[in-house]
Amino acid sequence: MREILTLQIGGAGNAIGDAFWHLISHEHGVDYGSGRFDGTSPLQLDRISVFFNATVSKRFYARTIIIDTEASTIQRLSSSSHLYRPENFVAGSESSGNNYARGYHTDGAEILDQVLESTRREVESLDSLQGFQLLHSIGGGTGSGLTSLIMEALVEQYPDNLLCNYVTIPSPNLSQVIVEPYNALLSIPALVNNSHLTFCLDNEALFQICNRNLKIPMSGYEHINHIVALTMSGLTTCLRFPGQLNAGLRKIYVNMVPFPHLHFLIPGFAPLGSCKEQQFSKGTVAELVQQIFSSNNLLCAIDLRKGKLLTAAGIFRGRMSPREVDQLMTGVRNKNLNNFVDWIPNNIKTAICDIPPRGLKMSATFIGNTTAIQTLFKRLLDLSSIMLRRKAHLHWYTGEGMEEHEFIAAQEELLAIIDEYRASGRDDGD
Ligand SMILES: COc1ccc(-c2[nH]nc3c2-c2cc(OC)c(OC)c(OC)c2CC3)cc1
Repeated sequence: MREILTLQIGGAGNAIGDAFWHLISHEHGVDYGSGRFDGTSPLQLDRISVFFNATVSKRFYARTIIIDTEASTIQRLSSSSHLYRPENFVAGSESSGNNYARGYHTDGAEILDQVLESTRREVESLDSLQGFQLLHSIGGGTGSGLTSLIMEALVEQYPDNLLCNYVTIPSPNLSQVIVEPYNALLSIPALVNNSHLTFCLDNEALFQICNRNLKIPMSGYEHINHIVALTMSGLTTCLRFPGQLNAGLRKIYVNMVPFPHLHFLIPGFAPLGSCKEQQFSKGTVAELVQQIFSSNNLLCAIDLRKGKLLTAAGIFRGRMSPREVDQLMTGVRNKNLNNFVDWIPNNIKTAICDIPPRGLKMSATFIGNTTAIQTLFKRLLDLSSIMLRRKAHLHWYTGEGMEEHEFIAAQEELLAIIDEYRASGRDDGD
């Protein structure tokens, strides 16, 4: 079976990871606390080995390496569930202090060998590894710096395997640390050059969804992490359950990414409405299609109408008419041709799985590879430039051995990816 190994890195990466494992263990009939299978359908076991390992006592554990430079996260997870294998915990002795340089050069570097040793042990037990999924933020020091270091090592040691990143991106309106734009900026070169698929999870959009869509008065990270887990469950549906697509990470890469660097994907999910709105919802496929193409349901604060879709995918779950789904999705493309590039034919794909997510009769998950992603990159460029012009807070990085030219080089990479996406949005004859 084509297995995927997860590496969940840093505080945010482990919070997202725990929410993801909580959700999909239930979908696969695995008890989150004990790892025992108490499912009701053979479909839950059919492709369970893509993300889970089975023990000799027929229990299941999450195939994941739990990584943090500080021990608190590790201690919390290790006491919360038997889904996490003790040998797969890798903790440092000191936090990366919200500093990319400490994540990449000092505190993170100290645990890199342990991370790679745990990774190697898991990989050697597998039948046929298809790739890695890395869960992390780029606003903190561990998620940005240590993850960049790990990605370089994985690309070198496993050159034939895909790297799929789920990346939370800091928001200036919800910033916890003033240097988050520096950490995110410094993460760009590794994401551009070493990731094959980068799913962008923008805290700005996620908090807006909690407040605007879900009407949660005091939204917190537990709400955000649940939205991310729901979306990740949708994005991995075709990998985890049998269906008409012979699904693998490479297939989604080949079909969604027209050029190697243009792999920054915007997820969306529907329904994302308050309980009250859900009561009045018609619960139709047409409603789901309308919502997943609405910027209000995207997990990035961008406007699809301000760019062109290079490629798009929709994953529908629940009992519904495939014919209706295809007609509605094709209809969206035909009515909005100007929002799709004309040089990639058939650039929208639909998949259906009749197993709905927990608590919903139907759901839709969207993936957009859109030139509108430039908005996100420009936000990052502007926020880092404001400080860089004055060399503000650089000493926290130069004091750990970094140099100013590394920031300039990262900004040049950011400008280059913005230009690549801009050029890709031009239609033939533009
Ligand atoms: C934009 O045009 C296309 C996009 C994808 C594909 C494709 N081909 N083969 C597969 C897939 C594929 C499609 C998926 O969603 C529709 C998918 O779930 C994320 C998904 O699972 C990861 C897959 C993998 C299997 C075809 C055209």
